Amino acid sequence: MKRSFTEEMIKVIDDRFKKINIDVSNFGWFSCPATHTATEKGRLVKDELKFPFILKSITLRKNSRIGLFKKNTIPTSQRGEKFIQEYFIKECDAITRAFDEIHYNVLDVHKFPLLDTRKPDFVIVSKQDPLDPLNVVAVGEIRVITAKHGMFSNADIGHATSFGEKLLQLQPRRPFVYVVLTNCRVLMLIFIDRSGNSNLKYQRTPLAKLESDNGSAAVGWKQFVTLLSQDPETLGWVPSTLHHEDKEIKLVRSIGTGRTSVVYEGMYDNNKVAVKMLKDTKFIEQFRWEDYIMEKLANLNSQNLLSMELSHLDTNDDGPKFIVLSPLCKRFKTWRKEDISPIIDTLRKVHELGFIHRDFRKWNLLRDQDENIRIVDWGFSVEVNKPVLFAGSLETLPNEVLQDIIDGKKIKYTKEIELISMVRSIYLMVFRPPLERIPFGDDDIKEWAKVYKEFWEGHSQSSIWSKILDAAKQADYDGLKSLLMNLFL
Ligand SMILES: Nc1ncnc2c1ncn2[C@@H]1O[C@H](COP(=O)(O)OP(=O)(O)OP(=O)(O)O)[C@@H](O)[C@H]1O
Repeated sequence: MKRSFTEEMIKVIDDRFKKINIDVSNFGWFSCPATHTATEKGRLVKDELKFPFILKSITLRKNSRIGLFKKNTIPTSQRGEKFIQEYFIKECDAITRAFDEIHYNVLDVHKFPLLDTRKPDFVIVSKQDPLDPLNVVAVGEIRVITAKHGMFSNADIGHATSFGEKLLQLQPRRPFVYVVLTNCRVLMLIFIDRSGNSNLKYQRTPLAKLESDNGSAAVGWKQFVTLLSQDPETLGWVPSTLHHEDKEIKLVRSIGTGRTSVVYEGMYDNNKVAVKMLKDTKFIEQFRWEDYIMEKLANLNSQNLLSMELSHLDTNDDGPKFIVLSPLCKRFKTWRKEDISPIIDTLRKVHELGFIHRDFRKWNLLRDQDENIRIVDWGFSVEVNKPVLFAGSLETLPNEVLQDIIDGKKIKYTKEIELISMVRSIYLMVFRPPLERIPFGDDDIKEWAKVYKEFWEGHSQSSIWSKILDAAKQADYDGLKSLLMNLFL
């Protein structure tokens, strides 16, 4: 195992500036036996990567603190990752302030799920850009190295890599991403390259020393500063635009993530739109179905549905698959009396057209700029009365249907079922009773159907809710409208 370190040469150019010459020909590094690491996609990160940039000379102002990661200032691993994390960000602040060549901030994001549901410890974002997944240039993770391993464990490398994989998913046009894995004493760069739609190639650099023993910069530090001195495109970032035939859609920021898609605010034809981008090609059929249904629903010319501006779902091309919807809406927060009529009328027209939404719930209702309510996400919709397996919203189904799910039977989605689901979701939104939600990834639908059946056996039993449910059971759209509107009097 090679363990030599090269000292950097710091020359004082004049009394105002220092110049750090980074000597690439004689860099020191740790190297470790290759370890096989499984990432989120179950791939191995074992191929070695030579540090990909030429270490360059960097000028810095005299007396400025440059965040050298001095050995005796780094919190020990016994103090825990939290302190190491805080220390890392402080040193990065000093680095990004000290060097004119660096146009990034290194931001601590470990407390919130910036990348969909994932929380990397830090991200590298251009100084002028707001914090948004679309603007993340590189990601990083801080992990403690245990004496047992003497190296980042396979789990650590896999964990860090998964953030890079997620970033590639959220920035669908970028070709590659770098992930920094560090414990403040050493660092590793993980490179994830996308050569096809889901074909990722992984490489990692040998561990390089980041900490400084004697006030001079270590090789890993030079690498880190060099990385931060690259322009965003060199680090794999690309401006977020999508193309379909001769049309261009600019992605502005991410606004939501669903099970199958990431949704962005976009600009298309000088209008604000929502761009719904497929997370994985395994969901393509659901997207195609939504595309098909949206085309059908366009005939209704409804103020309470979205319009499909265009769709790009060609699996022969490697690029992102997406649909562009308008208008761009805001979140739906509370029910208003004037929402009842348009919602019921829209459902009636959709039912007459021969379809059931099947996923009627708060999250699939939005409000447009004119305060119209819009029913979105038609990916789970089905033809009326067609027996199918359960999908979509479970917690608001009628008790008999929940029983069918418990018994493993197919469900014939009728308009009555949809109206009961609507009533129950209004009930949940209005009263907000404590009701457990199915944790993401829990497929034990039968068990959850039992939980919800039991819940409804004890709720919405008052005479007014019984009347409302009766109207839904009889598909009495008009009766339902007036009963629900009376709730707001
Ligand atoms: N037109 C729009 N304007 C603003 N935000 C939107 C728009 N369309 C969708 N969104 C946002 O994106 C989120 C996800 O959208 P949608 O439900 O269509 O995706 P999905 O992947 O099919 O979700 P799931 O299958 O989990 O229900 C919505 O909850 C909403 O926050």
